[in-house]
Amino acid sequence: EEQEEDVLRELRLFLRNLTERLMLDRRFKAFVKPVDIEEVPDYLMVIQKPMDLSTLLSNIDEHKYVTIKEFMSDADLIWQNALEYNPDSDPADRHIRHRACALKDTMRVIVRDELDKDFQRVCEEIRESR
Ligand SMILES: COC(=O)[C@H](Cc1ccco1)c1ccncc1
Repeated sequence: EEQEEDVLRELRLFLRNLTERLMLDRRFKAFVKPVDIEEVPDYLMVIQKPMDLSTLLSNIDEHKYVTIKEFMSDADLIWQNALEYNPDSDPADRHIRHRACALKDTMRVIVRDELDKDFQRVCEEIRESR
């Protein structure tokens, strides 16, 4: 019904604002666009579900997410993939893993501090009703 669409519009506004703030953070530059398969030809042999901040933004606009949990499942792929594909002790791998951990923590803190718990529950009810 219309009231449900009002709720989902507000969720999309929150998710776009969160995603855009992450895209503007210099630490997360490597996470803004998909990993370039021409640059990294073995990437898809290691990573089954690539994800990046631009793809998240497109998914939001395509109404893919009805709850914060669904959004976070995709968003978590970004840092999980980075930890998985870059496991070595060399400085470049350690650097991207540090940024991946910063991305994980930053997302969770923003959601904890800025997304109302009752609003999250309303979104879950909408998902369960569909
Ligand atoms: C999320 O980005 C990545 O996983 C790539 C993988 C990669 C390896 C070589 C080129 O790109 C990355 C980018 C920047 N610094 C480290 C690794």
